[in-house]
Amino acid sequence: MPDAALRPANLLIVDDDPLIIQAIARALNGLGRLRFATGGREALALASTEPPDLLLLDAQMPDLNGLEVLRQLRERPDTRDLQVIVITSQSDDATEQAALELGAADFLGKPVRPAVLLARVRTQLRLKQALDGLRQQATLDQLTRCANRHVLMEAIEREWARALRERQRFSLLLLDVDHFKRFNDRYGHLAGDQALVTVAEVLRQCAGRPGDLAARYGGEEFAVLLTGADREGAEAVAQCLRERLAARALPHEDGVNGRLTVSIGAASFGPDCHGWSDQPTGPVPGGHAWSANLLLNLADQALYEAKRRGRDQAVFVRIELDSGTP
Ligand SMILES: Nc1nc2c(ncn2[C@@H]2O[C@H](COP(=O)(O)OP(=O)(O)OP(=O)(O)O)[C@@H](O)[C@H]2O)c(=O)[nH]1
Repeated sequence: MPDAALRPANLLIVDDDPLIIQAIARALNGLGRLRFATGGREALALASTEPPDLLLLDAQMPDLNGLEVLRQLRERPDTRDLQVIVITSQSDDATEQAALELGAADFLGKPVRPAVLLARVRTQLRLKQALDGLRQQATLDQLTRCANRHVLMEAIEREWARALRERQRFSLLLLDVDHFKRFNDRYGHLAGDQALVTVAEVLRQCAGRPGDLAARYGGEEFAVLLTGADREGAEAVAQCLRERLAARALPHEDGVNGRLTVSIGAASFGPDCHGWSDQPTGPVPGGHAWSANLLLNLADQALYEAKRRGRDQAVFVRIELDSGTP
């Protein structure tokens, strides 16, 4: 019987016996998209290319047994939290305990009883759906559906460390809607909310590459994190943002040029940066700790400078990696 509350799911069924795969697939028919693997290595590859909502994993397989597959999945960031049901003909306590300790959500003995399997799979899919909802709430800004500040701060720390380790480029843009208080005062708070949604849409259009992150930093302020992007990359994204927002032509009679605009401050760094350019506030004082927070502060200073210069523009700073710290 179809479960109305259950969204179509993506399931991966792994067993070295094609007949068992067929039996499981028949039992789960109608739950969504089913993919199959007949070995442990193939299962790992499929799971990391496109993590399923639920993995049904045979414990005994010749190339790589199910528990080893599970252990390796737990070590990889993209598959660490996968929901897994282990299915085995060896339903002894030790195997069951090992599977559960590796974070298996459930454990089923063979032969598989279709109705029981279906009931247990549905339970796991319901849990996964609820978890996805909670994750979204914890990471997305409710109004704009951009990443929230918490996700942004974690990403900045992570990318900062990675950029230092791998000598990668990395840029951060901060955006602030111009004269937004006046916008709210003239058009009302709901129109203000809608304007923020529009800015967020434009942000996602211009920063849509893998590794880009568009986030609401707070109030009428947004941030864009661009991994692998130098100052030229940051300039291209800033230009895209300003042009696309201009194309939306949101009226703002008390704003700059009669329409809604943003000011942008950007900080970029990477091994090929040689000193500052267009620096708004002078060099970083000696002894100041270089950190992800400093990068944020620099972008903020650049933003302040963009405001000071008349708004509706972008100001860029670069950080040199090769002299002193970092
Ligand atoms: N509608 C709406 N307004 C918000 C939201 N968050 C913050 N604001 C408003 O954004 C305005 C920000 O005002 P200010 O910080 O004075 O800045 P500004 O008017 O944009 O001026 P400049 O930044 O100097 O160009 C305040 O009036 C806030 O109430 C929101 O979620 N929705």
